[in-house]
Amino acid sequence: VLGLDGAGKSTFLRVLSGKPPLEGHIPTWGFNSVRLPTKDFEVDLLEIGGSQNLRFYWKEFVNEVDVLVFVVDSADRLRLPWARQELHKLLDKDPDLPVVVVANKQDLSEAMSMVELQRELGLQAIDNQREVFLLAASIAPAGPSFEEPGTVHIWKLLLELLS
Ligand SMILES: Nc1nc2c(ncn2[C@@H]2O[C@H](COP(=O)(O)OP(=O)(O)OP(=O)(O)O)[C@@H](O)[C@H]2O)c(=O)[nH]1
Ligand SMILES: [Mg+2]
Repeated sequence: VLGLDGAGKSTFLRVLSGKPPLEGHIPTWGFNSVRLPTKDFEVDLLEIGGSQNLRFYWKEFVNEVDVLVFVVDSADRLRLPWARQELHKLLDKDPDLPVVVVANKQDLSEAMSMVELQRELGLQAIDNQREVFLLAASIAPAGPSFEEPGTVHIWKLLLELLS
């Protein structure tokens, strides 16, 4: 589980583990992992922090995993080019790795649309033998009654890819 700092990686792992999301952003200084049992197998999720000095380590892990989950803050327009660059560096490392791009924070009014994100992240230009998914999500919506696909949808997709 990779993506720029503040995108929502730790929040994703917390929510999947049944813990409430934290209020603010507490950066992960290293890595953070959870093991989640399913009916047939166990899923190990590994987050590596997204701060600049940790991004160097991301590429060391892409060849070791079954799926890349790349979380993007949909409202962080300014840093989207960085997210795109980092994502494509990872894609270059492994041409076959399935990728789930999570367009998080869709609850925010300034969030970019899925069409914009697909274009700005350069997802339409990706080689066609690779499985690439772009999912709209609000892992921890700020408003109380917001109904956007959340963690459960991402989890279902991951299980299907891993089965
Ligand atoms: N509005 C909104 N905020 C969210 C959503 N998901 C997460 N957040 C907030 O965004 C911040 C993300 O924090 P983290 O999950 O710690 O981010 P991270 O990707 O693990 O960051 P690093 O560990 O620094 O790489 C937190 O303040 C969350 O409450 C969402 O769907 N909507
Ligand atoms: Mg984190």
